[in-house]
Amino acid sequence: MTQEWNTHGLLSGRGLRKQYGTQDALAGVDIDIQPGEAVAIVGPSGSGKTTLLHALAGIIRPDAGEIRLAGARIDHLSEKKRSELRRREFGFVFQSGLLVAELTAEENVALPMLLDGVRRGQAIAAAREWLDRLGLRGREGSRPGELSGGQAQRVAIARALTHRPKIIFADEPTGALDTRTGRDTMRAMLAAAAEAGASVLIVTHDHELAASLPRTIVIRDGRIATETEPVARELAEEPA
Ligand SMILES: Nc1ncnc2c1ncn2[C@@H]1O[C@H](COP(=O)(O)OP(=O)(O)OP(=O)(O)O)[C@@H](O)[C@H]1O
Repeated sequence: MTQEWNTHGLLSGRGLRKQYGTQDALAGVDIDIQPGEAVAIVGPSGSGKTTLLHALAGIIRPDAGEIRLAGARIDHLSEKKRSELRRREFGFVFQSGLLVAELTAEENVALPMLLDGVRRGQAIAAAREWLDRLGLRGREGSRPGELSGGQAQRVAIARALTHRPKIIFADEPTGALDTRTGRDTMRAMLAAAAEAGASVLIVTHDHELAASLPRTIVIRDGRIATETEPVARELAEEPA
């Protein structure tokens, strides 16, 4: 690992490009995510937010550019290796929780660990601990169909955190919830991620949610249009 990459944070993208046909979904993005930081990605529909999140998370491969996790290239790994990396190092929260309907809340949360060879007793104990932290004590045995939208999303958040990932990738995590439930759920997610020491990257259309995070990146036409970081925001908020 070179010193240069050490200074670029936990997850770094350089010169990221992705085309679909003649459409530039990503037109050259440089981005650095620091350990433990929470970052919002906002921008118009079709601007490339999801493509950026998917590229950084190793779900898709960029056509050009480099992605490094703790200094090591991950963009050119095989699909098998990237899938292993996603399971071990990353956590995912999507708009609808994508829970397995037949499994209980605790089984859903334990599933990634079970797939990774963790003993059932240990996986279930960890699942219960995170469900408890997310305010779901007593609902461990409920199936997704028996939970409210907000509760189901908390199960998905617990599932994304239980294996202690380095980064949580969340794509429109509150899109299916009413505003109040969405905000409460996000607060719970950010607190739990902070407790786990995980960075969080959230794609959202909710500008209030974005404004509540320390850093916001605005994407337009596949490029970073603006970035608001803590210092810049404090200055911007100072009365004239
Ligand atoms: N699998 C795909 N096949 C073809 N075109 C795609 C694909 N995925 C994305 N695109 C195109 O790439 C561009 C960026 O899409 P992306 O989903 O990243 O935007 P977004 O900012 O996340 O949009 P939204 O806010 O509507 O979810 C769009 O023009 C989209 O139509």
